[in-house]
Amino acid sequence: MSAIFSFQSLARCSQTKARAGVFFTPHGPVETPRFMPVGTLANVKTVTPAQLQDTGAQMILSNTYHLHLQPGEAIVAGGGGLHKFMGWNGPMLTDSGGFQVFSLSEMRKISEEGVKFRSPHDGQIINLTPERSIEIQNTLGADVIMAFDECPPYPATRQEVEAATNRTYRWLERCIMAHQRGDQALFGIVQGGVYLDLRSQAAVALAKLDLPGYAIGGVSVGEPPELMAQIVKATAPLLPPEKPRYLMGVGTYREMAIAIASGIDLFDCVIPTRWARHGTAMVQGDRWNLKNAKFREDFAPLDETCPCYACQNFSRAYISHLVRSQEILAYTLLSIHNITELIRFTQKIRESILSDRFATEFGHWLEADSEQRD
Ligand SMILES: Nc1nc2cc3nc(NCCc4ccc(C(=O)O)cc4)[nH]c3cc2c(=O)[nH]1
Ligand SMILES: [Zn+2]
Repeated sequence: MSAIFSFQSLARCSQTKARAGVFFTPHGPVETPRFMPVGTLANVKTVTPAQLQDTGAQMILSNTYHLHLQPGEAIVAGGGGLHKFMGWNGPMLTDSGGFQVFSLSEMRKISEEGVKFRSPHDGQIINLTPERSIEIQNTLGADVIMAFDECPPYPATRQEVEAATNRTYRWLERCIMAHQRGDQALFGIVQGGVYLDLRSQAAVALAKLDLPGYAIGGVSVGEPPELMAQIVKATAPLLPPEKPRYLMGVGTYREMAIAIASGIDLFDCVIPTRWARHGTAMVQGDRWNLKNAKFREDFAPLDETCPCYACQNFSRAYISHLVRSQEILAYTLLSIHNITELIRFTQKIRESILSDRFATEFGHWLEADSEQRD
């Protein structure tokens, strides 16, 4: 790993594979394990960068697919690059676009070259290849950039998954060749679907490439939670222990606790902000729909232990009123709270690992039938 990126493991849990560390980047450190809020179109929806800072967010994500379509990487670069353009001076990561093409655009055709798809904006045909994805990410300027991969759908046959996993490896080699910027870390992504032998072959092959960080992809795509847990449990320990491990698209309490117990360090998910925009608060392991009549005259804060701006200044009754009235402030307050909640959750887990109390304090999340299902 280049000197400007490094991962320091500070403590290991004595009963699980959980670890607490720090991932150093050119825009500052990330204390792991950590949840990363998603800012797809160069903003975390309804939240200002200053408010985002207050949530305790350290590293955030944006998306190559979306930013290439709108406003285009040239404009982001013209604005000084992603950090300056959006006013976020902390660590940033961009996803590579492959997954988003498949989940968001109608007509798309995959070949060894890359993925051809029709822009949902103006219908023009776009050809996204490993080289093009890296070029766009180099232009956007995030600290961590993701390899261009093929994420097979769930379910998929072993043959389909094997083909996608092998192509993902060949595309990764092309990404490594195309990557220009020494101040950006290129993370590889392990595919393999639900086939544990394909997962371990991919993990071992990627580990040999000595990349600055590794992600587990191809999960959180509709598979049952126990299957995701099984895949992560089998794959994470095969990734180099001295490098950061990132589980893509995962971010509910139970999923993160289970993944951290397998040695995962970083997470991202749209859930806290997506649920906020639907009027749902995440409170101490539970989820509350603020439209529910029971909050109409409940003048307590969402969570009196929460330091966030919403909990320090407003009541459940007030936020419930805003949600019911579809006031935009509702979505900002709930996003601020939900992001703070998940970051605090990973912070509390980190502290428990540092004092070797993780298995005791969070063991209930690791049991198969933990009642508070997300
Ligand atoms: N490059 C790459 N990126 C990925 C992003 C992902 N994001 C997910 N899951 C997202 C889960 C997700 C999506 C939407 C909502 C909602 O709308 O509520 C909730 C959860 N799985 C993912 C897998 C990959 C992958 O293999 N490769
Ligand atoms: Zn709060």
